[in-house]
Amino acid sequence: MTALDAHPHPTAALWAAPQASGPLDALVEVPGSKSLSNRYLVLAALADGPSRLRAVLSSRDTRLMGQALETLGVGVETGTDWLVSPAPLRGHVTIDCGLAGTVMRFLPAVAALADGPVQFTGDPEALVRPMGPVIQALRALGVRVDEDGEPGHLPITVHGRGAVRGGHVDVDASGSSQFVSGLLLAGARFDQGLTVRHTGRTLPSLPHIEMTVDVLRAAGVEVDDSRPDIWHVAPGRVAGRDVRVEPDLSNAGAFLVAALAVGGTVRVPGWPSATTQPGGLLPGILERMGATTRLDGDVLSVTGTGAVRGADLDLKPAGELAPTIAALAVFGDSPTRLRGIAHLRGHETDRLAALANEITRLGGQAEQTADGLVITPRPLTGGVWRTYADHRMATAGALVGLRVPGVQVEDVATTGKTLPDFVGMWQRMLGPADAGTRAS
Ligand SMILES: O=C(O)C1=C[C@@H](OP(=O)(O)O)[C@@H](O)[C@H](O)C1
Ligand SMILES: C=C(OP(=O)(O)O)C(=O)O
Repeated sequence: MTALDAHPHPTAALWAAPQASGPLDALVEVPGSKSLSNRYLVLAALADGPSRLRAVLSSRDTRLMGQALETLGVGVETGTDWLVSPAPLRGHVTIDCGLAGTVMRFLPAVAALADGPVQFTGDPEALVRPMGPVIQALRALGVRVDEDGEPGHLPITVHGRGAVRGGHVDVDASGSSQFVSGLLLAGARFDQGLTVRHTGRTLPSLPHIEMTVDVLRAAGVEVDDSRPDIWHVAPGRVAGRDVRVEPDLSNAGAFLVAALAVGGTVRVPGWPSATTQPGGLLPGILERMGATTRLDGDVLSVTGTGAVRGADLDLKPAGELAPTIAALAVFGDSPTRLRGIAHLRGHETDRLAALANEITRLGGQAEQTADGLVITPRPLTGGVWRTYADHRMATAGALVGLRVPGVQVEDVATTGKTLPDFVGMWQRMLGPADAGTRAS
């Protein structure tokens, strides 16, 4: 793998978001989950034998994770399957996190096991994402961490010493569930294991912590999550695995929502019957907003009429769905309130501000609240939809463009963070009838 593989290809180019010419009828195959891919990669690197990871997402975030692990000395062979060969973790290296929360929050605890300093850096937008709780937790565990820039943010240097004692640590994870997940993933390799207690007032994205617990257990690690806000990982071996990654249900969201926005049916194969992905909540959310959904075997179908119902939704467990749901809400028959997502201000961009800005600029009405957004449907007009280096802002713009003529999405290439073929998939979903409307 070369550094270029994970490098973004940003462009100020505008993409003319295609309008749908009629009801949809599409089968959309969605690549692997970012969150599962990057968890499996981390655990494979910490395992006591090689792993074969099938259907890994190949996108900027997963390539950055693969490269980071390679930089630490782990063997990572990408291809149809990704093969990971653990090795002693080496320090005196620098890791580029790009804009990937999973890389910047999952790897510092791993780096503490390396044999020297590991510097973490990232995109300019990454340097404002919160890192304080990761830094404080590692320090509380006896690991030296230097803040090389603004306190509480990248760049940081973790001084690995080959081993971490472990024990108990308190973390305020109200800003991101990834603070907890990152500690738990490495915890089995600490001498005493690790107990993490969340001390904040609210905890977003609990399904993502459950995902962490799930993948740890599947790798043979003993985890006790029987008490609220406390997780204990016993010290022990992490098993190498042969595992298949589920499709990314959050990425599927934009396509499923399209059926509701313009009418028709979108089907996604490979939908798991049970999952820890927050995208598993999509069928219920979309039904509340007017869809009918059904699961035939592993094919999820979402059917809409083009009529969208406004809804009051607590998205705390599934904040990464918010941009997609906000884009749908602009077409509602009544206002939509999205709650429980104050932490979105620390995502790829301040998503509450970004969504409110862009909806408002196209003539819509969207107000930020303390912990979310209220979107009041109004007729929209075309214009530039800015994306702020945020892949989900780009897909939200594409959704708005399905019904609003003249929407131009800035830097659609930012979708490469988790879905490099987004534009091709979107055009295939719309079918050949819409191909002519799509000059860029
Ligand atoms: O652990 C993970 O894989 C993720 C956790 C969530 O982060 P937050 O808790 O910061 O929202 C989610 O939004 C992100 O896309 C992926
Ligand atoms: C918040 C997200 O990403 P990250 O993993 O970078 O936090 C996201 O993909 O919506």
